[in-house]
Amino acid sequence: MNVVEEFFKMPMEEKASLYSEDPNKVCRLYTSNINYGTEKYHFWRDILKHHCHPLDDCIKLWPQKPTRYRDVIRTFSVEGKKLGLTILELLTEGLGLESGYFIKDLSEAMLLVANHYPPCPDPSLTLGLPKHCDPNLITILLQGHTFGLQVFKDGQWIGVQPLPNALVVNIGHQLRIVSNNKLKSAEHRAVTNSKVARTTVGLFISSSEESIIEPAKSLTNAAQPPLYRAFRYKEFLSYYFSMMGDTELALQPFKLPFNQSVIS
Ligand SMILES: O=C(O)CCC(=O)C(=O)O
Ligand SMILES: [Fe+2]
Repeated sequence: MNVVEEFFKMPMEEKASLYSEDPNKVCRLYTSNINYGTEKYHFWRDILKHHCHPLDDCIKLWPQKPTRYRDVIRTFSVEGKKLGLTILELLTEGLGLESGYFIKDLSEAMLLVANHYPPCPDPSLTLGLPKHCDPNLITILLQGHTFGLQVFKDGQWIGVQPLPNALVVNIGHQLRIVSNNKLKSAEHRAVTNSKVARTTVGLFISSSEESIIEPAKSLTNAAQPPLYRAFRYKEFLSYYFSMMGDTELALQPFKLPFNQSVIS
């Protein structure tokens, strides 16, 4: 975490070469206020985002400063992936799927997203991140030591207490779909504060964009029909980003009408 805080603290000139508004760049730094003039709520977040797979190719494009960034984040991403796969294997067992179901194709890719929320003079006018569910399988989040993450449960926003050295694990839409709604993706958001900057780092484990996502066959039958059609993950991602913040709308085109799911 320290190395990511150090990254955001570096003077602008040191980071400028990474700045890009092209979402297809493998490693980029950008900010949330690109649509400042038109957006309904203002967001208060700088983002460093980069792929972690395949590691040997991606790492060459990661930040070169702070000088230990690549070493520290390589270890973090390798260990984070191992933890993610262990959790997925436990979920596999809990769901009654065959061992290794999520290992390989469905969890092949990983993205690192570092969020930096500077102190905000009036937090009542901004959000760090809007309400959303993560689109991927699971997310391992290091939320640091400052309050800001909230989860929507029983009709209200609940603060997730930052615990020293603890990681937050979020179920994303991909896991909801593959488990045919047995596991629910968690709705969450980040709020700002006026006193201190907050930095968080998430590892987003997902399938590759070309992979086909669908409810696991062994979890569906005539009594429990598939609730979603099969689709390529990249098709879902482009729709998801256009619907950011609306969980049910983001899933809508991928849901099967009840009758159709019984027949198929
Ligand atoms: O910064 C946080 O606490 C939440 C980050 C998050 O939800 C995300 O990057 O998807
Ligand atoms: Fe998230």
